Amino acid sequence: MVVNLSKSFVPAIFSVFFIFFLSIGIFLKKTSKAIDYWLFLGSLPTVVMNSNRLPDWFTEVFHSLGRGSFYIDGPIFTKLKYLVTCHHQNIEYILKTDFNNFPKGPDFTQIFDPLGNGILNADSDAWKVQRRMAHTAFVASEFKDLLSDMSRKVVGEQLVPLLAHVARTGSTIDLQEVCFRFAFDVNISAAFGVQENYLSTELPSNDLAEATGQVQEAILYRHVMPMFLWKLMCLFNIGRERVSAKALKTIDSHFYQLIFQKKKNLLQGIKSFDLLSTHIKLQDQMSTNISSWPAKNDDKFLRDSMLSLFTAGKDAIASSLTWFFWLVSKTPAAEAKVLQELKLLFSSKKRELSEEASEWPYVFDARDLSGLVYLHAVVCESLRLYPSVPLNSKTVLKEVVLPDGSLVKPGMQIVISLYSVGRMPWIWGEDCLEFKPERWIDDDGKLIRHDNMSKFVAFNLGPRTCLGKDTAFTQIKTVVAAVLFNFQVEVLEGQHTFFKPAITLHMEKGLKVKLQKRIIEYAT
Ligand code: HEM
Repeated sequence: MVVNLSKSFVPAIFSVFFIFFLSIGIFLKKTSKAIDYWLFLGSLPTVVMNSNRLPDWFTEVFHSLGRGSFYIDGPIFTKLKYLVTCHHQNIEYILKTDFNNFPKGPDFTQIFDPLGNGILNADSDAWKVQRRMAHTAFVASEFKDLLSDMSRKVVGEQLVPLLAHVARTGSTIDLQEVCFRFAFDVNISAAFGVQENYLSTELPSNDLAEATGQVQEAILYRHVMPMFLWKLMCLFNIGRERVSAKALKTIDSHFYQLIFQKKKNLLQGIKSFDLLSTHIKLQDQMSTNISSWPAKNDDKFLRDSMLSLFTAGKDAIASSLTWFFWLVSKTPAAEAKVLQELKLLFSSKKRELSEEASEWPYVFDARDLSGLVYLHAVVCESLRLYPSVPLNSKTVLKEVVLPDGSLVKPGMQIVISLYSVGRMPWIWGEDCLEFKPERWIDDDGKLIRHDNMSKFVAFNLGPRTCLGKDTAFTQIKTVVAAVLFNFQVEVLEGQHTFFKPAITLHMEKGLKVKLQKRIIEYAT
């Protein structure tokens, strides 16, 4: 009798539970404003299907909806709720107007914890201290000169000889790999004032470069894995977390050694203006006056600061250069106009140069390039279509309605698609997908400052605007002027420019090119 009862009772309970969950599921599906909402799973299946092409997928969704914001919900009973936006007034509101309501948040900090408490990872007071120090270092004229000199040196002594070798031998090279190596060398030099020679004809291996790549890969996987899982992997020291922990030891040993050496040099009165030197000096001067300032001997603070600055610089530069060369290779008219400007500049410089200094190959100084309008327009246009940092994420502290009417609540995540901003017809016009540097130049031949209108967001906006913007232009212009002036770059046919899953925008399979020496006819 008992057996019979339980036999009919158990299915009944299951049915009740099933109907109960189904009703909740259907209710949530009906009331959710999220796109592609699957019963119980929310938008997760669609996100997973598009996880290797999020910037493009977001752009397609904005296009199909005809508006600049949409919601994504996580599975039922999770708190995962996102607003994805490329609406430029929302972006201005989040990054500028109500900045304090939208920190990076604790999840971001945990995912990026290998970077420590550096500027990329920090919020509130910790971020303010980092920002103040880094800002002082970046605006110093001595640092700007160091950066210009270093960029020219790496281009002249390492990049151009390597490319000349490739041109001479008729071989093929991955230009993305070359750009990575360039960015590594210049940015390690900007941070520590040392020369690494990772970019050279032999394409040597470098354990610091390898280690930073491994740490970044682990950080990327933390984005797509449930937090408890990667934390367990950390605890048991397995998988990518094990590789990352080992790589961090390599980074730390390099960085602490460089900090030790720099302090020794400064004590001996050797002057230098790299980012580390300024941080050490500021740490010494201010630690007694301001309570939140790092202590004089806090080397962990210096390690975290340098790792953030180095990481922020090198990946963004490598990305921007690669997409620049690809876009220009597809737009011969733009290349011709850049060359025209460079020819004029070279002709004017030639009068001051000795016979030997004006021979092929010629490497321009970034200070001379800063006045070239078309060159600046091409670089901006390339960053408009391929911003090196395609997505930016924020959390919400207080409930608020954004300028386009989207409601965001505490704990929600906001994903700002910087990549999509440049691809919206209602922001950049119907020709937004065309590579058209002319849109940056007015009828008088002067540059239009789109960044003042919050339309150009590649360098972020507001208090967390990229601190390396000027140094980025210095590096990019020095490289592209030297490469285009001295070589004809032929991008090999049939390459797929899919994105590689990464925090910055890279090409999945690199950018294979062949090169030829370019001899320019110029007016005397
Ligand atoms: C084309 C090149 C570059 C682009 C497109 C770019 C873009 C950006 C973006 C979008 C952010 C905001 C990131 C966020 O809030 O999570 C940022 C922040 C930052 N960038 Fe750049 N960046 C570039 C090059 C550089 C370089 C060369 C440096 C110098 C080493 C640099 C240093 C920084 C720093 C320190 C921050 C953090 C600012 C803060 O949080 O207060 N960037 N950059």
